Amino acid sequence: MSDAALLDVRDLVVRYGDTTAVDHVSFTLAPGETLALNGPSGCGKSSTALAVLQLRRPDSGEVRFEGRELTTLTESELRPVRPRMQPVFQDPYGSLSPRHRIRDAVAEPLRIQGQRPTRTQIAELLDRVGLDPSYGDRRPHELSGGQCQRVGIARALASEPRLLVLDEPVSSLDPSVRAGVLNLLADLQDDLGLGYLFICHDRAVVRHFAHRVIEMRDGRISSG
Ligand SMILES: Nc1ncnc2c1ncn2[C@@H]1O[C@H](COP(=O)(O)OP(=O)(O)OP(=O)(O)O)[C@@H](O)[C@H]1O
Repeated sequence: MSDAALLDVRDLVVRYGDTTAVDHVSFTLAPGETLALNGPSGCGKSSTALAVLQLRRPDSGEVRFEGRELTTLTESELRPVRPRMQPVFQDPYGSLSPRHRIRDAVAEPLRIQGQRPTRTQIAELLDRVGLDPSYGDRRPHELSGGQCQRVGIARALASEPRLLVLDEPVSSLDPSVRAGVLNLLADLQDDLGLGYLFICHDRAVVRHFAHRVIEMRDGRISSG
C-alpha cells in the first residue's frame, strides 16, 4: 500500500446470504481527496460504505485506515477509531431525532465519547456548516432538507474526523439546494484536508465533485 493513503481497501467482500453485494473491491483514498463510487441501484455502493466504516463487518478483505487494519479489531479496539471516520447519510430528517433540538443532535456524538461540549463549541460547528447558531434552539421539522443535511455534516465534523463517508448526501435535496451543500463540502475539504468517499448514482454530480471515480456494477469495480 502507499504510505500516503488515508484509506486502503483490498479485496473487500460483503455477502448477505447467497447475495455477494461486494465482490473483491479494492481502492485507495488519499487525504484531501474525493473518491466517488458510482453505479446503478443495487451494485454494492452502500454495502462498500458500511464495510469501510465497519458498521457491517466484511466477510473478507482488508480495510486499512490511517495505516491501521480495521477488520481484525474488536469493537472496543474500534471505539477510538470511529470518531475519525464519520458517515453522512442520504436522509437528513431520518438521521435526526424529531424530539431533540439541533444543539443536542450536534452534541450527541461528542457526548457518546464522554465529552461535554460547550454552547460555544456547538455554535462554532453550526457556523462551520453555514447555519446561524440560533438554529441550535430549533427542532428538525423547523429546518429545510438542506439545513438538516448541514446539521448532519456538523454532527460528523464534531469528532474531528479525517474521513467522511458520504452516502448519497445530496440525492434527496432540490437541485438548487444541492449545489450549496456540495460547495460547503468542498470548502470543508479545502480547510480541513478531509478525505471523502462519495457515494452517488448521479453522474453529473460525480463528474463535477469528485477527483476520481470508481464505477461499480454487480458488486465489482468495472472501471476507475
Ligand atoms: N441488509 C441486506 N440484506 C440482504 N441483502 C442486502 C442487504 N443490503 C443490501 N443487500 C443487497 O446487496 C446488493 C447491494 O446493495 P447495496 O445497497 O449495497 O447497493 P447500492 O449500490 O448502494 O444500491 P442503492 O443505490 O439502491 O442504495 C443488492 O442486491 C441488495 O439487494
